Amino acid sequence: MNKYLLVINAGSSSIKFAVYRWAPSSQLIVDANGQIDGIENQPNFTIKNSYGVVLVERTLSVDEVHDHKSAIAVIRAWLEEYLTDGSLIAVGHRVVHGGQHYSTPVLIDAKIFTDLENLIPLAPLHQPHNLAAIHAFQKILPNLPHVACFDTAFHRSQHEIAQRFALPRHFFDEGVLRYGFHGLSYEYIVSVLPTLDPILASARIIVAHLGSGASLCAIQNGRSIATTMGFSPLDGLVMGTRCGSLDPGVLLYLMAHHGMKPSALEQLLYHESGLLGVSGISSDMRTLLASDNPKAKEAVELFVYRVGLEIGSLTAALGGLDALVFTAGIGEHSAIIRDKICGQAVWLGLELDSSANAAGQTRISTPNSMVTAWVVPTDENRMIASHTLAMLRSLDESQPKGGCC
Ligand SMILES: Nc1ncnc2c1ncn2[C@@H]1O[C@H](COP(=O)(O)OP(=O)(O)O)[C@@H](O)[C@H]1O
Ligand SMILES: CC(=O)OP(=O)(O)O
Ligand SMILES: [Mg+2]
Repeated sequence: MNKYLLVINAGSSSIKFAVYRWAPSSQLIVDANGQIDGIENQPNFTIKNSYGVVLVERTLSVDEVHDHKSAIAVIRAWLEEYLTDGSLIAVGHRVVHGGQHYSTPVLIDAKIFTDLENLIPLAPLHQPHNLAAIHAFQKILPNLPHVACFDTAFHRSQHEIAQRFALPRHFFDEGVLRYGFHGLSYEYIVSVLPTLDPILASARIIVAHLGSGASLCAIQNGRSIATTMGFSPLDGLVMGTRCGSLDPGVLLYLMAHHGMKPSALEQLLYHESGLLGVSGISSDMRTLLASDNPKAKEAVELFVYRVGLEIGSLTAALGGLDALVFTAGIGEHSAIIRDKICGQAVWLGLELDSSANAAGQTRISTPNSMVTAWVVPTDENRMIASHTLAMLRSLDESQPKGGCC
């Protein structure tokens, strides 16, 4: 009988999942990788096996999937049919916010679950979906270890100065600080870069994770030095529906002159801003790039402009730049956006190889470029799977011999 690990990555607009086969003598082998994306919009269910062969590809009706809960039910039904030659031994979950206390993966128990629930106000677009997935899968798989892997953990290595706001000190002590997100994605990219070029192991790198949520991370010697998201996943870049950096004076104005309460501000800043708010058309970069509407063009230009500014800011944090890496939905798939962003980084000595970029090659800078540019598909799931396996091993070491792993 095969042993499998299940990975669940519940994002703001999608639930990605993966099934990994594990044998003690071998690496984790991805068996199936799937997702339901376009939740609440136009849900689509796709699953591929390790050879890229499509196992499932279908548009889901609104009756079948209209929110994260119904999407989980569809995934569960598929798993029950699929896992006939073995069984699951653990479930690894992406959890966006680990707060101050969770800086490494943890085995989820009732106390930890409550602690993570208390962080919902800090990531209302993600944490509830992450926890709903944990709750649902713990219910159907109650005897398995469920491991939480945090987006915030990778950034805890930052210097305290990079984590501080210029607020009175007691707010920092209370947990009002820059946490940073997309850490599992950055951790994965860091693990891959030296295989592309050994120099990248110690280079000064900016990774641009550009998806529905978007952030940049300055990395040196494999460690996070600074990042554009802060206390919440609202800060930094323009995103699908999130505003990114905003002068706090705007919030004071909206409260004083529009009578906006916290719940109305949350709705505005998380759901109605970003590409959607500026274009008035869509939060999806594909739709905006295909549109001739000047507002769509302006939203795209603002997205690119702000990435350009933040590249400058993170380059200052690194004291220079050796490499720029694109990843996530937009970063991996949109040659036009990469072209525009690299155009903003010419002053740093980055010279784009346009044909390599258009062809979707891994290295997209010219041989003479002082700053190299790369496209590296992220794999948060694999990172979660390997953390989950490490947790199983540590549990096994703490058990009398003869345990399951
Ligand atoms: N070919 C493409 N061109 C431009 N944007 C794309 C393309 N493919 C995907 N995207 C963008 O990627 C986004 C999703 O990125 P992803 O990293 O999967 O998001 P998340 O994990 O945050 O849900 C979509 O909203 C879409 O805007
Ligand atoms: C933290 C975050 O923004 O995640 P996502 O990109 O999945 O929305
Ligand atoms: Mg994501």
